[in-house]
Amino acid sequence: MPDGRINTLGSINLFEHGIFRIQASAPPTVVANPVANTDAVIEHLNRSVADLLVLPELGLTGYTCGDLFGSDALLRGAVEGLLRIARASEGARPAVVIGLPLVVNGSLMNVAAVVADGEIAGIVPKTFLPTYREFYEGRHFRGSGAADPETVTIAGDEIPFGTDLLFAYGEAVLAVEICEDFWTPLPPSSSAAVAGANVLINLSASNETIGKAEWRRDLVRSQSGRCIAAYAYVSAGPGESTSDLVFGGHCLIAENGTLLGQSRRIGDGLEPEWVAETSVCCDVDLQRLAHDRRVIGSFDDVAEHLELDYRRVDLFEGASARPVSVPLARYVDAHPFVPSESGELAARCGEILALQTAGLVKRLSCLSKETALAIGVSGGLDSTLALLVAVRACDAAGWPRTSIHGITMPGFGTTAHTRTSADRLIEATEITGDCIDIRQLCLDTFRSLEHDPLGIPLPDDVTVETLQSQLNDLPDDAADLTFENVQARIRTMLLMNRGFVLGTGDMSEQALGWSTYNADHMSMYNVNTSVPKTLVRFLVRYAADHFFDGELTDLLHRVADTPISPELLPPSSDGEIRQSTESTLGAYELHDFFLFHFVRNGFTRDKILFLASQAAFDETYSPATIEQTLDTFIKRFFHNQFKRNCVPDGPKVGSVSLSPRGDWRMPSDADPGAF
Ligand SMILES: Nc1ncnc2c1ncn2[C@@H]1O[C@H](COP(=O)(O)OP(=O)(O)OC[C@H]2O[C@@H]([n+]3cccc(C(=O)O)c3)[C@H](O)[C@@H]2O)[C@@H](O)[C@H]1O
Ligand SMILES: Nc1ncnc2c1ncn2[C@@H]1O[C@H](COP(=O)(O)OP(=O)(O)OP(=O)(O)O)[C@@H](O)[C@H]1O
Ligand SMILES: NC(=O)CC[C@H](N)C(=O)O
Repeated sequence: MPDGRINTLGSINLFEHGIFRIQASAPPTVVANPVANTDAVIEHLNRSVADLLVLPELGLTGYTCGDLFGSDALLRGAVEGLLRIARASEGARPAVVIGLPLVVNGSLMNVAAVVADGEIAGIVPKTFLPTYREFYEGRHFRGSGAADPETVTIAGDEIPFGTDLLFAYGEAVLAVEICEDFWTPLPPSSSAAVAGANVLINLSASNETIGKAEWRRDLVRSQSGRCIAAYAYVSAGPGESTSDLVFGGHCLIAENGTLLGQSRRIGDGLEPEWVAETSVCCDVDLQRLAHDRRVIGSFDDVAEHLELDYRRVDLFEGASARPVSVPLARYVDAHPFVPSESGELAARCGEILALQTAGLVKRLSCLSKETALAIGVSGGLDSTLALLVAVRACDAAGWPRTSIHGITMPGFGTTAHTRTSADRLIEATEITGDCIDIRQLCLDTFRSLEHDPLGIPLPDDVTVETLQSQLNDLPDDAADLTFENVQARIRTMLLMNRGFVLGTGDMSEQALGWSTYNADHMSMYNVNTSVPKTLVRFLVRYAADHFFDGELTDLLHRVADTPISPELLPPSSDGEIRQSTESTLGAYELHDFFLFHFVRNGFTRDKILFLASQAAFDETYSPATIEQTLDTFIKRFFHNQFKRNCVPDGPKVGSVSLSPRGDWRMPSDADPGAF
């Protein structure tokens, strides 16, 4: 959990939001003492607030009992321990999965027992026994095989038995495998996932050696991603025998390729005397998994290539009605597009800039070297980013930077601040610069259209200067769409007649339709097309620090600090930006949050509001503001698909993209009412 934030909840039924809480724990082990190990499990069970408690492989006896596994006393003790845990689980919150040795049809097997609400719900045997190097399980155990019974009898009860068991618990479908199973090329959890399991469980006893923790972490992450599932892994702890090996108690929980949490472990600097037990508890989001499984069609296609003959066992009838009143054990990132960790942010910015640049370099290869690359340089963030990408692309493609024609086009709303930035940017990047004051063209257009801009009549004696001074005296809330659109369209007309136009509009603007149709909405290639607004200033800062130096670096930092505004309405009388985009639309940090969860995860309005209530935004927003801004997002997102349906080519840089040719095909006339 980055920066240690845990958001507190009132009494909320997390199940309703698809949240399923998993605790993976390695309690202290007493080798060959099932009574002590059972006591430790029951103690964990009693204080767990999770829906699922996962404990280590052979945890009731210890993994390292060696030839003591031949002893009746040990084996009976393990079964008695299991029955005691089943009794203790009656009325308790979590389902428990614990490992033990069990005699099945006269052979000893290494199994996991699933226990819930007073019952042993099922027993899953280990499929692949490691018998190499430090492992010699083949000496004591038999692996699961075709002749296994469908049930085993424990204390007179017939318990479902087999590797074909799935355990249904609310929206969660659990499947269990045991340690070595997932270190093989074909882990049983893969086919269980295709058969419907979304919570994959691994009971393990995995000793620590140099580099193994990283390998283990990679496997857990990648198996969760490959299976579009949650993966909960727990390894035996340092209480295991150290005759030959040391066990670190590594517990990990991953979801769809992302590690949600991991425990400390011996070997990461944790001293043995500090280790009573290791544990990690995370909330996984089953709705997010369900969305990805629906979207990624190849997931279901695999089913055609497998024999999926699984049996389902129901745990906790009526589990979906179990509310909890505890902190959410899951970090909700307020800025899903902007990593909070500085190294990760830098890596992401570097990667995105490389993709944008490579996209444009390829496009340049189709053009004559005499082509002018026209870009409207406003001094704002988006056009600066596009300009920097163009400069990098020309440098990479061997085009002179003078091929880039950076044109400033001051209008009625342009402030001195952005204008100065624009002029200095053009100079410092050594591109071809030009400045066209668009105000006379706009005035002529208003007259041709017989349009009074912001209600100001235009008799023949009105000049650009007199109009500008009247505009400057307008109240702050003055609005006129035609006045804004005319300026944007004239700028685009001037650019289009100049050469190959580089687009500047970003993905968040496209989501909200915050552009003038067939004006800044259009270009020949848009390098910013899938860059979210909240990331733009970080990309500019990264480029400033890594690719440029001297005055340009300082200047780029100045641009990165500029407020976001289209500058189409006149500045206030003191020359400051009057029209802040965010005061009209709502904060971009909220819109980018909504965009991520709406498009990437397909979440409902309620789920997005719930997640927003858990996120630590930079600004403080009331619940009413968040709700209103979400309504604005949804309404604008639907109403502006017609603009997205004809956007220029441009590179996809992340999993969220709105290209109508690739990622997001939606009717332009869909109704937002149900969303
Ligand atoms: N447009 C954008 N601009 C900047 N950042 C963007 C972004 N879209 C997502 N991001 C960010 O990127 C990060 C990772 O996004 P997230 O949605 O969690 O991505 P995730 O599901 O973790 O996948 C990471 C990458 O691997 C790819 N993948 C994953 C799994 C399976 C397959 C497959 O082909 O089978 C491919 C996936 O397409 C994506 O490009 C997040 O922080 C997200 O906010
Ligand atoms: N004064 C200007 N001079 C030149 N081009 C401009 C000017 N104002 C706007 N543009 C062009 O129109 C695009 C869209 O402008 P707008 O101000 O609506 O949006 P923006 O997304 O805030 O862009 P930016 O961050 O580049 O200002 C800009 O990126 C730029 O290419
Ligand atoms: N208990 C096991 O199955 C251990 C084998 C596994 N490959 C490991 O080293 O962690």
